[in-house]
Amino acid sequence: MSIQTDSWAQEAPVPSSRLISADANSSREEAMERALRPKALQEYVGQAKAREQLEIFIGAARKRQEALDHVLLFGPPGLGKTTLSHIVATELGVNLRQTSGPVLEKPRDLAALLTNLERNDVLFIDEIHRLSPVVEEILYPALEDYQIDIMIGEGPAARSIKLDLQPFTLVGATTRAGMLTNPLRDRFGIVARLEFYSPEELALIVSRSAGLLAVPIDPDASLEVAKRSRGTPRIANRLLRRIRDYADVKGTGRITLDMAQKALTLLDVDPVGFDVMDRKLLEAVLHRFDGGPVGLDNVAASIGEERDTIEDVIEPYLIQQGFLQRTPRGRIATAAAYRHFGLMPPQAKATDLFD
Ligand SMILES: Nc1ncnc2c1ncn2[C@@H]1O[C@H](COP(=O)(O)OP(=O)(O)OP(=O)(O)O)[C@@H](O)[C@H]1O
Ligand SMILES: [Mg+2]
Repeated sequence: MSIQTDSWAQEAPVPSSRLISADANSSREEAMERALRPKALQEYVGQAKAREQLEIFIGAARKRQEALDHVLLFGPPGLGKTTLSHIVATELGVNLRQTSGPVLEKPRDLAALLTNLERNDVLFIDEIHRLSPVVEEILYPALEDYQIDIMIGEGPAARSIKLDLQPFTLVGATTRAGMLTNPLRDRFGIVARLEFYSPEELALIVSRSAGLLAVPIDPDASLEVAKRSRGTPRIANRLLRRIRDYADVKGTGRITLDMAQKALTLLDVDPVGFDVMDRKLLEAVLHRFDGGPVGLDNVAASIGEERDTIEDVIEPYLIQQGFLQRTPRGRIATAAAYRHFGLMPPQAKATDLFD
C-alpha cells in the first residue's frame, strides 16, 4: 500500500499561533506529527466507540474483499481524524489518496482523483464541509453507484458522459458536522464522532511519543502534561516537545514531574490546561458581559478572534469541561468559570444575602 498526497492538497495555513491551539502550526510541526502518528488501530489510543465500530466494519470489508462503507469523522481539531483516516487505509491494505474540500475547486479536480482510484481504495477529503456545491454534485452518484457524469466539450457541442469508477471508500473529516448538507451526510454509512481524550488516555499518548522521541519521562510527569493538554493529542505532543527542550537546558534531559511543572508554568499553561485565548474568552464573558448570555459576534469582537475559531477551536473544550454554556440566547459562564477566576458565582452571591 502507498500513501499519496496530491501536490495541490496542501493544508490551508493556520492563522493562530497559540501554543496550545489545536491546529498544526507549521510544516515542521506537521512533519513531527507524522512521525508520532500511530499507524495501526491497535496503537490508536482512546476513542473506544469509533475504534470498535471501525474494527468490525473493516474486518467485514476485508473478509468480503469489498470497499468499506463511506466514513465520516468529525470532532474538534487535533483529536486524530487525519490519523484515523490513514489507519483505515492501512488496515484495509489499500492506497490512500488525500485531498481537502477547499482545494477541489472544479468538478474536474474531483473527477481526476476519482477516476484514478484503484479497487477498494480510500479517498480522504479533509475539511469536507468546505466542498463547493458543484463539486459536491459530482460526489453523490460517485458515492452511491460508483459512477460520475462529466461534461465533454464546450458550448452547443458539450455533452455529458457517464464513467464507471472502481468501488472505493470516501473518508470525510470535518470539525463541523453541522455544516454538511443533508444529502452528503446521508451518504456516509459510518459516522464517528471523536471525543476529547481523558487525562489517562493522553498520558498513554505522551509516554508513547516520549518513547518515539527517545526522551525519558516519569509516569507522573506524563500525567501532568496530559492534564494540561485540553483533551487533545496534538497539544499533548506539542507540550511534550517544549518540555523536552526545557529539561535539556535546565536539567539532565529527563522529564520529571518537577521539570514538567516548571516548564508548563513558563509556557503559561495553567493547571486545567487553559491558555491565553481560553482565559481571554472566559474573562470577557465574565467581566465585560456580566457572565452572559452574550452573542457569539459580541464575544468575537471583544476578544479579537474569528467567530469560526471560537466555535471550532476554543469553545468545544470549555463547554465539555463545564466552564461555558451555549444557549439560544448566547454564551453563559458557569459557576465553575467564576470559581476558576476566584469570583463568586451569581447564585452563590444571591444566597449569601439570606445567610
Ligand atoms: N488516538 C491517538 N493516539 C495517539 N496519537 C494520536 C491519536 N490521535 C491523534 N494523535 C496524535 O495527534 C496528532 C494530531 O492528530 P490529527 O492530525 O489526526 O488530528 P486531526 O483531527 O486530523 O486535526 P485537524 O482537525 O486539525 O485536521 C497526530 O500527529 C498524532 O500524533
Ligand atoms: Mg487533520
